[in-house]
Amino acid sequence: MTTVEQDRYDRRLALGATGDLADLNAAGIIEAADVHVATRLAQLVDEHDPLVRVTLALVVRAAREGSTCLEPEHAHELLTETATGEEDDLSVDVLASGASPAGNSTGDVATKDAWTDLPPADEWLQRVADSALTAAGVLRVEHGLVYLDRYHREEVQVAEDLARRAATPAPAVDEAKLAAGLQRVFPGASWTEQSDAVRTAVTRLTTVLAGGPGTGKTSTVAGLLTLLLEQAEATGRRPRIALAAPTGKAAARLRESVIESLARLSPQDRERLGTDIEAVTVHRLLGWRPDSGNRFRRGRGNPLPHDIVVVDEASMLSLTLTARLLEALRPNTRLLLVGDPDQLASVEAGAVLADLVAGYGEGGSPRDGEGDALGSHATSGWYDEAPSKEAPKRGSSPVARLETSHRFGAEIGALAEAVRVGDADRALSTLASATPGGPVQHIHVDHVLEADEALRPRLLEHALRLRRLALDGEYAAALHELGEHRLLCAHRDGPWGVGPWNDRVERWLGEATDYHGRQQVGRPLLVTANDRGLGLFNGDAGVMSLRRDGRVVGVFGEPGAPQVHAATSLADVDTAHAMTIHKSQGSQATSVTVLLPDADSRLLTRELLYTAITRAQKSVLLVGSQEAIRAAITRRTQRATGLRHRV
Ligand SMILES: Nc1ncnc2c1ncn2[C@@H]1O[C@H](COP(=O)(O)OP(=O)(O)OP(=O)(O)O)[C@@H](O)[C@H]1O
Repeated sequence: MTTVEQDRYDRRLALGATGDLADLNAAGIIEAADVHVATRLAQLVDEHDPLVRVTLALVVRAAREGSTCLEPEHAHELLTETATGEEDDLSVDVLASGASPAGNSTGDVATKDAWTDLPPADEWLQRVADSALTAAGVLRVEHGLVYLDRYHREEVQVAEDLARRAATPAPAVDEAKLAAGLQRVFPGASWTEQSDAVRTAVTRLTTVLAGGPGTGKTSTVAGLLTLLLEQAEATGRRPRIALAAPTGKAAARLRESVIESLARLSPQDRERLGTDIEAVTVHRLLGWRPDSGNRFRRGRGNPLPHDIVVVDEASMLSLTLTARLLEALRPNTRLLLVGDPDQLASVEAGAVLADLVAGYGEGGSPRDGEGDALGSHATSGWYDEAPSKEAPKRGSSPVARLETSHRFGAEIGALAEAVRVGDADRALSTLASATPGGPVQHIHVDHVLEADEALRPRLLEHALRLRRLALDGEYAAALHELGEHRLLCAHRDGPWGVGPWNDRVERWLGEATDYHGRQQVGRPLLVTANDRGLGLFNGDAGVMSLRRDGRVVGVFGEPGAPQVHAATSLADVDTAHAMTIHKSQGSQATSVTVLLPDADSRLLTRELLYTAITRAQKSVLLVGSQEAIRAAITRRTQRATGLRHRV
């Protein structure tokens, strides 16, 4: 457990905090933001129970870390861990009794033994359910989980919208035409998975198309759209189709991949789909509103006009965005959610895709305890199990799984699969037996200085090539080079983080050339905030280049269609010799180098390593200790959500 150092300038410390919240803050369990929100809300509704105040702070913390709710068991674990940890200034025995000791207005006394006496989960939940914060609608207790009202409402809404859509019949299909179409678009045994997936999708309004990289998801999307367009020909009305993804980069990739997959279709099918294919971000599809980050122009009163909506990279959809998307669909609009449920979940709260795959795939609806306000404890509410790889057991499941990868060489595929299923021994032996210079490599290093030495030639060579092309104003070639290699880190800061590695590459460049850091030609860029004026989106990649007139410009987009902006107009861009694995989601590079932090890093999880490895198209190099690889594969993302139990 990391403790916030007693540095009064540490931004994680809430300086004005008192009582249990201050103690938990000092122990590094909650951050200043959690303290402020909990203190303010508790004051507003006159919440006196210290247990409930602490619960609120932990629920706020949980949401900040990506959970939509708090499991009492986890809260207990956190608090107990703190009590038995190295900190000895913690004080929450009042939590056990709910009493405020006389003479202490904040209700706190320092005896850490009391941590182990926290009330049993049922009692705890009951106290939260009976609290002023719950009466005021700030907290909600359901299914043995504690929610902030907003996430509870959104989970319920998503589940209800999905249930309503499941109960609405999809437009009838001409079976004979469909059968002939499937044979034409997906000929032979090798396309059976895709053909089955399309069969699942045509009979439903909502389909979840789940599969790892290169399993043919886009080919399935293209095939499905062609066949739906063919079906609609009899009506004389062409369906309106929207292609979208959570990020601009992912949307651009979706568009490109759909265009690529047209190549294998017959001329007639290609013509059906047309080539004027556009893909946009989900935010753009729903219509940005300047006054709100979470509300859009499209909604129940002003739904999207489309008949078919496809969202790729759906693992990056947060609960909130999913709620907004579902409410913006007309009742009979088809929705296809496409993605890899084993990747990292959204940055914001929720693990929607994994929840839908696990919830529908496990076939457990309604689950035990449904309808009971407190319910049985959702111990499986943790996103701590691999989403079921089995085909959905229920005939009614809208999940179609693609299993076979058609893109990766066998070695990257084998490594990714070993990581995905949590087999550390297999992953390490795949790495140990990898062909030297082949698509999968591991450099074992115990210290970052060893990595420095080992990686310098590889990273510098790429940076120099990029700089040469940028200096020559070869925009397309520079953007292409950008996609040739990516250095991925788990952390932003620290010895294995993006910051120091960006500095390193800059220093090496400085030693090798007349390059002088920022704003200089050849600097790879990562957009960090949406700029609708420039048409740049968070996560877009680019490179500083030299224009013919000698001005420095930022070049973004795809090699075939570079977007050029004056360097001075670029406000929110970071240097991207290295980037975080989180930021790399939704994009790929020909070869990828992954820096693994020390084994005890909390960020190092199976989902993180899997996401990093699957960014590589041709080769991946893991740099770090074997212990770090084993730790990553063993540690699961811990996200508490209730959606999988509601669908
Ligand atoms: N059943 C199949 N038989 C042969 N080749 C296939 C099959 N399915 C897909 N492919 C080929 O594999 C490659 C990857 O397919 P596709 O782009 O559809 O996968 P994907 O799952 O969308 O990949 P990603 O989302 O990771 O980019 C394409 O070249 C495609 O033509």
